[in-house]
Amino acid sequence: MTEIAVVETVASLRAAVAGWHAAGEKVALVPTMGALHSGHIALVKEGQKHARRTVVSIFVNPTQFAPHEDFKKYPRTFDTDRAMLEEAGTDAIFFPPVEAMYPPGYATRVLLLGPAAAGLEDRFRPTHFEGVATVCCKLFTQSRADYAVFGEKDYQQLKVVTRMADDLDLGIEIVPLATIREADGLAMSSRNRYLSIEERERAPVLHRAMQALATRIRNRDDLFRAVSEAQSEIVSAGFELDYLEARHAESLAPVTSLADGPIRLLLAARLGGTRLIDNIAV
Ligand SMILES: Nc1ncnc2c1ncn2[C@@H]1O[C@H](COP(=O)(O)OP(=O)(O)OP(=O)(O)O)[C@@H](O)[C@H]1O
Ligand SMILES: CC(C)(CO)[C@@H](O)C(=O)[O-]
Ligand code: BAL
Repeated sequence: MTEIAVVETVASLRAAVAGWHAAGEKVALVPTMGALHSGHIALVKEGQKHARRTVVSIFVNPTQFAPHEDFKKYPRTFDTDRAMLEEAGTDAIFFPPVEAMYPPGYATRVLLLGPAAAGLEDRFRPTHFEGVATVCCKLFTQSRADYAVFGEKDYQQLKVVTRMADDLDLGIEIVPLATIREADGLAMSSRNRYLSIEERERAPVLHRAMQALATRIRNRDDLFRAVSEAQSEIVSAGFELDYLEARHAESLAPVTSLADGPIRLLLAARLGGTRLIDNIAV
């Protein structure tokens, strides 16, 4: 196994990618915040289907966290991450310090409309997508990668980043990957490690409730009633529900029936101190 390259500066990232491009090789970027799990490795494997070379960025991006959120306590597990990526055959890790991404005097943000203002995550994390889009725009232009792979687990984020890459002609193709789940249905997530044993046992309720709701909608139950009963079920199971909504799978606009087009169910719920998000297609 060849030792994976760890690059910390934009100049060395660009030099690596330029070398691959000069050799006629395509490059896929997998943006992450580290604390990797099998979902992230699946993104790498998807990248490898599209491109000869893959780069994984590990950067806990401060601009997407609100002051009260978990930026400081977000798990940082670089040595384990590096071993997992080496095993997966990733070519390089981009691991910039905060000052390399946001040097003194940094003053630019990406302003978003459309999917970023759908009234889902943005209602509870009003500055979140501005931070995500800003860092992703930087990562795309820094790396000059041909592809960037994103998980459907963060469905609204996927739509926001796809829209941005298109709107700003960033010359990168956004590749989506379906959510990777634990055997009991819980969507894999770095934040799952915050759950206590008892909370971890309860967490799959979310996926089960969404699956049952999707079945009811497919069977043409009244959508409004089915959604509100699923919401009540989740709250009765001890979650604080930020939202559970049926939306148009592409535009993220609210829907009132199956006739409104392909439907995606999206939710965010808190269990103890942990905020979980998930979504499924109907
Ligand atoms: N279970 C999963 N299946 C597919 N993709 C995933 C999964 N979990 C995360 N990803 C994707 O990995 C990329 C990096 O996400 P991130 O590093 O925030 O991991 P995370 O597990 O989502 O962490 P967090 O718990 O902070 O939300 C994103 O594109 C995200 O959608
Ligand atoms: C895309 C991302 C790496 C940007 O910081 C982050 O939002 C994430 O991990 O999903
Ligand atoms: N996976 C999304 C990153 C965040 O919650 O900040």
